[in-house]
Amino acid sequence: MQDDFSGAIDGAKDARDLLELATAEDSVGDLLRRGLDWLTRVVRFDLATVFLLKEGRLVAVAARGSLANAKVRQHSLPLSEFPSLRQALETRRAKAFTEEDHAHGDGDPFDGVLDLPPGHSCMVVPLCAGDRCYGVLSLDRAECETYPQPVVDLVEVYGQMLATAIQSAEQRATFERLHRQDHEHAKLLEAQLGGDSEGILETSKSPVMRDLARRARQVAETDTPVLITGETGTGKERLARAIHRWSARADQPFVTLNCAAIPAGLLESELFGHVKGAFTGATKDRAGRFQMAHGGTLLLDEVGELPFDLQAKLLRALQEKTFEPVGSDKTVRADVRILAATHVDLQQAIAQKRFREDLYYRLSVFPLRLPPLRERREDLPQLCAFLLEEQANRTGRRGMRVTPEGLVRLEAYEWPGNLRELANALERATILTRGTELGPESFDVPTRGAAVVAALPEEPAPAAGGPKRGPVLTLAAVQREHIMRVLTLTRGRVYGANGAAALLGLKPSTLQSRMKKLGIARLEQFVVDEA
Ligand SMILES: Nc1ncnc2c1ncn2[C@@H]1O[C@H](COP(=O)(O)OP(=O)(O)OP(=O)(O)O)[C@@H](O)[C@H]1O
Repeated sequence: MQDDFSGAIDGAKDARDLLELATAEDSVGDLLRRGLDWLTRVVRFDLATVFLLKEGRLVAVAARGSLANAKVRQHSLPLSEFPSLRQALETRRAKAFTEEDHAHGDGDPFDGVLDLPPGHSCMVVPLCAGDRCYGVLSLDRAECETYPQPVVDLVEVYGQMLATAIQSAEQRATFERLHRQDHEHAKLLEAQLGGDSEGILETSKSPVMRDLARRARQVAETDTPVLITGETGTGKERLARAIHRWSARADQPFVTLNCAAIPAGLLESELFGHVKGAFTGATKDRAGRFQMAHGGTLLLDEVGELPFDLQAKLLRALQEKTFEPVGSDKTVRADVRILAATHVDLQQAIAQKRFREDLYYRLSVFPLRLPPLRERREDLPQLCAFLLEEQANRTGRRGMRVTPEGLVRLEAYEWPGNLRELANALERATILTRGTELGPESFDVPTRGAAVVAALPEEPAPAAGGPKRGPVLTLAAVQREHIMRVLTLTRGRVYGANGAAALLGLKPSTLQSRMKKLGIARLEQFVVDEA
């Protein structure tokens, strides 16, 4: 089609070009420039101007054509004074102005800027997408004619596509800004919390840990999901951070979501984000952790706590790398490497129908089990030095060390809270100690077997001559103290269900021979007066 108003239109090609324009990942500026190039081909004009709405004014942001001069490019006008432009935005319809309109309308928007003849060809196209209007596109020709309706309809479609493209470019810019902010924030927190080093992994004295670190390094290079299991406080999160740092995604965000810490009803939105109005209180669009982790790694901590319903959506996000934010039907794509951590037995959760088997297989392609501290006691000296150093960076209390006697005491404990409990014990000891040496008296941890003792109602005061608090220099001494403590609890009873042997998990004859060896002979010393 070619007439006095339209250019050489090649329907299919123009439509394809328009579609490409609308989906191209350009900045808004590039998009406007390329859009106006396209327009030159399909409609005749002497001036095409894109105005964007800013605080009630239409501000020219791009202009094209023989009349586009510096004045036009700096032009702006108050929307309130141009009812015909307001109407175009309100009705969201493009409008060609007739001579009649010019005679009775609200005046020429370019008055004082251009000298266009009265009754010249003029068209206004609203730039609206979703629930927002971004501005208008105006086309002007010095000729005194009216743009025919088919041309107006074509340019109206262009206006809609341009607005959609402006919208997505704007959303991309917002998303990237949030993404950068979140990245910076995460880095800052990570540095503050000291999690930016892998700690004792590859340098561990425990062969199990060294093997685990080697496998973690290998899998880090891939995008394979990793399931990190281990008791509470064994270092699952720190290992996950190390995997991220060792991966090609190291410069991208590392985002965590603790599935146990967020109320079940909010988890979907936390993971996948939501759009404005998705639920009461959703006053604006909000990106979820998946979007925030785009390009990087997402750690799903305590993944066993994820509600069953949500597990299907997570599975799809893992398989297809796409999902819909809550309240939206638009599919979002995010390139995220997933790490999951749990201290619960997921196989058991599957048997109890609390965890989806298909999700489990997807997450556990590469399982890594962190051993509890009691299975890597050989690391205690190095761990203490490392944790004290990290603590010093936070508190400024430098030069603290655990004495060999202090270490004996720490080695004798079971550490049910693992590395976190050790870190806390060291911090407490540092606060309570005046100098820089942390000896056995600095630690208030019970010795081995305390878990059994703790299960008993209340520990009576030790009998005269019974075990005393103080330095424990050897393993034998630690054993002696602990056996005496249990004997105090059982009032000297060795045999029977509540006897010391049963509590210690030993045969009575074994306990008796050990008592003899350790010089614990007189049982009556443990009998406490009940009165
Ligand atoms: N490899 C390591 N070397 C030194 N310290 C470590 C190491 N791993 C963990 N820690 C320390 O142990 C504590 C617990 O670590 P982390 O939070 O990673 O454990 P977790 O297993 O994720 O805990 P939870 O099960 O409670 O989520 C932190 O103080 C951390 O700094």
